[in-house]
Amino acid sequence: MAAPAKNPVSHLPTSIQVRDVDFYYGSKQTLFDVTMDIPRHQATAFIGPSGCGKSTLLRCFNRMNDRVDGAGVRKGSISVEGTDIHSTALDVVQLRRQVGMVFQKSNPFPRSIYENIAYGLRLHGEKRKDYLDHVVEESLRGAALWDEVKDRLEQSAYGLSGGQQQRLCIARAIAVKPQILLMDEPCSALDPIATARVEDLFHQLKETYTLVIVTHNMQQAMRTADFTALFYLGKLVEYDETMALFENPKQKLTDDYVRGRFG
Ligand SMILES: Nc1ncnc2c1ncn2[C@@H]1O[C@H](COP(=O)(O)OP(=O)(O)OP(=O)(O)O)[C@@H](O)[C@H]1O
Repeated sequence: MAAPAKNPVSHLPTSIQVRDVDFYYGSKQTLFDVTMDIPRHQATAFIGPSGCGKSTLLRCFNRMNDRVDGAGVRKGSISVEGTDIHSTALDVVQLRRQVGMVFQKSNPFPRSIYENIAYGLRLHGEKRKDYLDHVVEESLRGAALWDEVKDRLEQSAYGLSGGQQQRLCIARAIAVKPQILLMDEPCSALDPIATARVEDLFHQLKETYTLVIVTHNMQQAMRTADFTALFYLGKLVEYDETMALFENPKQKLTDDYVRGRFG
């Protein structure tokens, strides 16, 4: 495999800096020497075949992988907004506030729509009702859900459609005011209409947040991402502006992948 393309985001401010990262689950190496910068207030997609390490890298960014026994970065470094996330001085709770995450099927809690958002803030010690009301509204507006739910905030979140539940989970993630939002297959459980709503939302969200989106859906990457990174067998194969990667790939592997000649 030829060397990955030159850093395509070197002209932009960086939210996440990944340098020479090797990652292991126990004795199994999953990421190999990954180096990349994730640009601030842009949407970056991670694509690649199942098992290539996209979610693993995503979960490195807020140290979610720490929860897996024996898993970890064994070489290299990752910085988030200029701070090395493995520094002993780092507060992991603070990191996870700074780097929010929405999963493929992020289930709401079995509580009201209001409580789904207020709960996390209360856990962080917030008690002021006026402030909670304000953040609930602001977050639901940010997730383009306010108009649909403002008259039923006290009803169960389980009464919402799948697409609304996914936007509620995005609202919950943004309520704690992160700088970065990680999305792991956020639309794979949604129908085309709900997917379109969430994709529209990405375009608004990136004005405020840095977005990183793991997706199997290449059309989705093309519709939503400014930059796209292709991974294969734990290696970064190619990283470029999305249209350049899809229309003018520099690696044969990328060309094969994006034209469906893989396997
Ligand atoms: N908790 C874990 N323990 C051990 N191995 C794991 C764990 N999670 C993932 N892996 C392995 O690490 C490799 C990369 O998995 P990862 O989920 O990062 O890939 P992916 O590209 O996101 O795949 P998919 O698109 O199927 O979600 C796979 O071989 C997977 O089996």
